[in-house]
Amino acid sequence: MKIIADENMPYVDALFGDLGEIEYVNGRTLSPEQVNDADVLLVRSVTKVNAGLIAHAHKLKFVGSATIGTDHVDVDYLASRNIYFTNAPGCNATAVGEYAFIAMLELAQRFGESLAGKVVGIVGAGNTGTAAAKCLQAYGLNVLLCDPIKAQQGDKREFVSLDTIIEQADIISLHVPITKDGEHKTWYLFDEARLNQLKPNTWLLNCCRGEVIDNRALIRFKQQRDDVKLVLDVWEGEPKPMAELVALTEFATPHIAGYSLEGKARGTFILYQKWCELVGLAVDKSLTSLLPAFQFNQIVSQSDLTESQLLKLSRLVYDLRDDDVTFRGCCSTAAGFDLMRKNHTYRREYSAISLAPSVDYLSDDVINPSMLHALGFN
Ligand SMILES: NC(=O)c1ccc[n+]([C@@H]2O[C@H](COP(=O)([O-])OP(=O)(O)OC[C@H]3O[C@@H](n4cnc5c(N)ncnc54)[C@H](O)[C@@H]3O)[C@@H](O)[C@H]2O)c1
Ligand SMILES: O=C(O)[C@H](O)[C@H](O)COP(=O)(O)O
Repeated sequence: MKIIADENMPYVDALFGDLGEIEYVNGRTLSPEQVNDADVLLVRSVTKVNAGLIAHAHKLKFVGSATIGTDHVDVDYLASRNIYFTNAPGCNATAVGEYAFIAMLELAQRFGESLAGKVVGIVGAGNTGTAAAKCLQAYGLNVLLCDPIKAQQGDKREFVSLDTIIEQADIISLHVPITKDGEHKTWYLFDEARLNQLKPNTWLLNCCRGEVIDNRALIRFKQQRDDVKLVLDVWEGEPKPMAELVALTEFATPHIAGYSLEGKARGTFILYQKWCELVGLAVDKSLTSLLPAFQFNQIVSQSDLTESQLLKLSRLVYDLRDDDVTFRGCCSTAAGFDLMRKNHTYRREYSAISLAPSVDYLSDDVINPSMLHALGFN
């Protein structure tokens, strides 16, 4: 069996190695000739899987994308060819949630403000939005959720409108898929008019898809509104973001909000599970056995942790400042953008660190170990 896999997908050897012959490819430049004799195709978000790529791949029976988003895949075409398709829902949700939370801590520190006490609006309350909300609520923040689709589906959480978020939230974090049609389409959800409604000093974070914000309008807006602070992980026109926009952000990264080691491993593991299910094989490998121990695997937490200490602790798993600096040095070319993603040193999630048993659980200080557990520390 021939397995074609994106070279930037870890653990393919460990999980698929005994199932067939694996050929690693550059996902962005993958050509039809390279997939013609494939039985299994494992991709990430940079590969457009459509008739143009796989029309002549007559043996192809499985396409797996180790991502949450599916906008790069023509799922109708795959269905018409009877090719099984799966993505990896939720695989990197914790990574995105922690990225957003840590970015907010970084912004607070940079501007001498306190994150505690701010109201945060989450737009899109699915896997990544919920993961961000979990961190924010663990820290005691007031979180507003906007997700009209979930509300219509009967989700019991309390939802507000996007207008309410814009009026009331100090921070807005975007977590929607990119959709071009329908009542709730997200393409340019934040267009010029909506950007102009942002209240003074809003922090706006986008770690879903670049085109959820009209990037040209965002440049014009930000040039007039320096009070608004931006954290952007995703860009219109990736892998070539608009240089002017990068310069106007507080933190900028090349679509790596989901790049924790755990998130990447989960992505490949979900594809492995789905393949086993499809062909009736037993799942004989485990996710935890793939992950190495973390260098700071156990910490003793002080009960009087301040917000700036919480940020320092968070930087053990992810120092956003490093990625921001590296990105500004390489984002002027598409090759630089992709190379940074390829060489990204996987960060860890809070769960990689466990709290030593000596912590004082009875402390009633504002930030305490039970808050750290709720954030995701073990
Ligand atoms: N930057 C990254 O590395 C990264 C990582 C993972 C996912 N993503 C992107 O983030 C998106 C969201 O991921 P997820 O796992 O949370 O997906 P999800 O499907 O679990 O949740 C998305 C939520 O958005 C809601 N939604 C759709 N349209 C909306 C609208 N107009 N207003 C408000 N809510 C709306 C949906 O109802 C759903 O609950 C993915 O589709 C992907 O494009 C980016
Ligand atoms: O949709 C997703 O899951 C993310 O956008 C994904 O993490 C992007 O990373 P890539 O697949 O391009 O490596």
